[in-house]
Amino acid sequence: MKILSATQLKIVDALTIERQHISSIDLMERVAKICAERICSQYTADLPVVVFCGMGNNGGDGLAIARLLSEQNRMVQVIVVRHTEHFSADAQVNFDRLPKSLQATLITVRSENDAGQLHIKENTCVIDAMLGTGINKPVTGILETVIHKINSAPCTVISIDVPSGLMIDHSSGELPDACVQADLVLSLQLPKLAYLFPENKRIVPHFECVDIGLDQQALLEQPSPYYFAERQDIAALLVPRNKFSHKGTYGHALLLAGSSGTSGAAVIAAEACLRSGAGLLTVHSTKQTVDALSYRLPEAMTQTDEHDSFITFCDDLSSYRAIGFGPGVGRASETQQLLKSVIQRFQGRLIIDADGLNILAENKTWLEFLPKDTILTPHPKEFERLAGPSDTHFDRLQKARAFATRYACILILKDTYTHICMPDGSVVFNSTGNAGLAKGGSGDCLTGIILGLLTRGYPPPQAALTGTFIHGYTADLCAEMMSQESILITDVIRQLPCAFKQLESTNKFFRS
Ligand SMILES: NC(=O)C1=CN([C@@H]2O[C@H](COP(=O)(O)OP(=O)(O)OC[C@H]3O[C@@H](n4cnc5c(N)ncnc54)[C@H](O)[C@@H]3O)[C@@H](O)[C@H]2O)[C@@H](O)CC1
Ligand SMILES: [K+]
Repeated sequence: MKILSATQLKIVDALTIERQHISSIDLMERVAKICAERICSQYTADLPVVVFCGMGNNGGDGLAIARLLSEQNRMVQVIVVRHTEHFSADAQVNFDRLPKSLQATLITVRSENDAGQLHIKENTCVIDAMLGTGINKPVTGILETVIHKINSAPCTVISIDVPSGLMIDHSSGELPDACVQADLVLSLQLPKLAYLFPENKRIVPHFECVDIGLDQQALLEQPSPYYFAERQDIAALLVPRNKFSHKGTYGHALLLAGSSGTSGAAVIAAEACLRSGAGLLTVHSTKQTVDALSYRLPEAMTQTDEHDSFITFCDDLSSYRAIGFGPGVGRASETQQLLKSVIQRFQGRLIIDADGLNILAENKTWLEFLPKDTILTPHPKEFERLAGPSDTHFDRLQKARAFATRYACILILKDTYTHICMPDGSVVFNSTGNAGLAKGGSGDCLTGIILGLLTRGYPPPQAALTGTFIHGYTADLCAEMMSQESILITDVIRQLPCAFKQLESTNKFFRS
């Protein structure tokens, strides 16, 4: 799905109203109904709910949610924070629709004094509907005081659409002074760009997109470089194996990996590759790695390098559909020359990771000669070595986009929401994965999966998207069964067949 700006969301909102022949107040009612259902499903009826409402349409959502929750016999208290003189038209309608019981207990915050006297009880669910996408400046005054009250109260907070106080279209790299720290954000229809940056994890630890039925055509019409990959997007990219096929159909991969003491990186990448569809795999490595592989992974073919400690030379590349270079290779000058020769000679699909990226960082002129659509998979530190430091995560994202465009490569910048930057300037944020992956070997596994998909015949953009998604998805499956603390990357590889199977089950081409 796309990620749109606040201005674009307003346009889509208006087009939805026009094309679905509904009034704005009916759209607000739809939003409120969906949010109220989600809140009811999350919390039992004995938990008191306090709804903080602003004066704009976000506040209008809150007022309608309060009414719907009280119709479900929930204990509801409404607090209106009068940060402007008048309600928006739809918020006014929903204010007037409040049942008498809610009007009787309504609290209005008009002054700092009112805000200071607020008391939020323990074990309450706070619904934050003060400011949404309409925020136009940093929050001050009574809103700021109320926000600090909410943040210091021992309660659970659900923000409607946006944590009040957060600007959604970019990130300054610092938390705003006054911003609600939500436990959960119910983001209307689409995620917001700011939710994907690490500096905002305290205010948006979790978000869920709630489908409010905005006009699909209007969403398509809005241009955006930013996308968020979800399960159905990736499942649709999967291609079944052909009944009339043989191992040659699915290509031959070459993995250039391993050096003295890092055989494991090669073994991990090799196994992940073979579990991701490649017909054949040859691993070119040191004798120690080749010995480990023949014991651990008999399905892989091997070539032993002349040198005992690192890889130096690989003869004929013509029979390979895809090459993976990097896991555990080290940075010996002969290994550097091997990468140079691969870049110069190889016409197929190429993925470069780990020390391969560090070698590129030391030889930046080689970047100009990367085969088109080469996939690079840096973590933030490796990216910094390649492209220099960035002040904020937003700056880093823009740098990564420019890098992918300049070198016509696909840059997978690994992070919580890994950014997959395409040569055309677009970025897909990955939605899977967990902190159990923050361990050595994780990147080798990703490289192996993507190498397998490239070899199998997926075009590089699809291999990058699918590989990144399934890597995180498999770790999420593992995290359902075991603690994130204990997950080993070999556990993830072992679950790859189940992960592929689950994704295939939602693709119609696998069901016949
Ligand atoms: N786009 C959509 O799909 C839909 C959006 N709806 C809701 O509408 C919201 C957007 O509504 P609005 O555009 O009315 O905007 P908001 O409700 O976010 O707030 C706008 C009001 O706050 C004031 N304001 C802005 N920044 C302020 C600040 N820092 N301090 C004090 N006051 C400030 C503005 O002057 C204006 O009066 C969304 O977040 C969502 O909750 C839904 O009701 C309907 C569907
Ligand atoms: K809000």
